[in-house]
Amino acid sequence: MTTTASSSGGTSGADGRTDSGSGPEPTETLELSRRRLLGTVGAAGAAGLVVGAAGGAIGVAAAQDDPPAALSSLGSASVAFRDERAKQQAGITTPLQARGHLVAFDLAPGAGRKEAAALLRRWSRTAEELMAGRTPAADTGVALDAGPSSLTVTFGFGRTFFDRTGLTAHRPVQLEPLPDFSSDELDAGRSNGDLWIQIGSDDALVAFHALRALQKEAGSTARLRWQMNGFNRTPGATASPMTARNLMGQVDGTNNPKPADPDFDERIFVGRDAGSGPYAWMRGGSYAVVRRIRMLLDDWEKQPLSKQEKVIGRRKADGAPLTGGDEHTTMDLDKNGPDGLPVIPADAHARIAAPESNQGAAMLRRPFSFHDGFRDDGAPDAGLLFVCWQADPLRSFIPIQRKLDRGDALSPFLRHEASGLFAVPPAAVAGGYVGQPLLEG
Ligand SMILES: C=CC1=C(C)c2cc3[nH]c(cc4nc(cc5[nH]c(cc1n2)c(C)c5CCC(=O)O)C(CCC(=O)O)=C4C)c(C)c3C=C
Ligand SMILES: [Fe+2]
Repeated sequence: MTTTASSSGGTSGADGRTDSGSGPEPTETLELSRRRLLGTVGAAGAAGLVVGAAGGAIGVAAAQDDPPAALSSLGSASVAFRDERAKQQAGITTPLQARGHLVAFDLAPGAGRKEAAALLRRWSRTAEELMAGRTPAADTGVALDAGPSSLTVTFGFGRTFFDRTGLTAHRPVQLEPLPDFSSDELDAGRSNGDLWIQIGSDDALVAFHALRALQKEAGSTARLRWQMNGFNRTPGATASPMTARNLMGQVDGTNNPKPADPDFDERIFVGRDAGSGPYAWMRGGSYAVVRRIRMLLDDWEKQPLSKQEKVIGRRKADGAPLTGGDEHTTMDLDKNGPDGLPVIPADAHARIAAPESNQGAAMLRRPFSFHDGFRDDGAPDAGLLFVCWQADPLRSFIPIQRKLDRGDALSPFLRHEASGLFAVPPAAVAGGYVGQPLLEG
């Protein structure tokens, strides 16, 4: 039997973390034996698999002599390196993957624009091959048996890249260093960098394989500066697709901008503002802010549920606002309780960060959780690799983080330990590489 499935994100359609909307989406054609379909229908359901009329009849034991099983829907899903419908690189509006690596490189002494261009060409070619599920020659074999597993590889440039390549005149003002925030405890060695790569996949071996291939290709041109490893829930682990939870147990991502919103592109991607001058290379790109945020879980977990919910302004069980309704009901920021106080407290995280409280400013949050073992005091070294995407960090991340820094009830339970800001150019054109208009312009 042949079943065509379009896993358009495994989508709940409403949270922006499980629904890619207009962005590059995994598409797949599955050759499923009856036995395989029986074995994968749970995961396939989560991936939005549409089984035709014949599917209803499948419930009987499969024949023993079926051909070898095809890949599951999870492994066979692939994301296009460039997508005709979207200008942006994959990995921004792509549904969250189960595994992520964030890595930064610095150009080696002596490496300049020419070497950087050659590296981006190598990296782009490899990323395209791997995302399509093809294995390069002389490969390590780590991902040999797996499909592309929704692999995405996304490339960005840090502030220092431009001086090292003689391209300072093309550096947008958006890459000015982020201001200091009072709650920062940043480790410079794990912050910033000339080049940044975000790797995501629903399979840990596929993700590692891509990381290793790209690191080897850096050769003598660039050296690894820092690496962070993260994870999210595996697609299919919940009965139906739903917004992710973070390690505090909260439903996190509910009020993300949605690709279907009329102002989504304007908020998340660089548009006409880039002009036709020195920054035109960023048109269709986006800015990524990366923060390693450790959660003080020992303290957090001691708080009663009612306090935890007031800190965010939403119910822990289902993410609904404290003013009522379900997860996707709009927060009523004006509603007072019988005590005359706002039901969603003045210092609630969601209130302070909401576009309504920030002249409409918004960002697309697409984080990974992390757990790097335990600290000397026994506390988990765990939290959120917060990654947010926006057309302009000067109008989104910076003012919102300033406000959170001043009065967010969540802040006492967080430590910002590393930070990065990267310009992520649009996708490569066919036959080209990411950043080519900058490096060859
Ligand atoms: C500067 C930006 C933000 C940082 C840093 C940040 C850290 C952070 N957030 C949570 C948990 C939640 N955040 C939620 C909403 C939310 N957070 C931000 C921004 C930052 N968060 C925004 C813009 C919003 C949306 C607000 C709105 O429009 O309602 C929520 C509520 C559910 C949701 O909408 O996602 C949770 C939960 C953690 C744990 C954290 C650092 C570790
Ligand atoms: Fe938040």
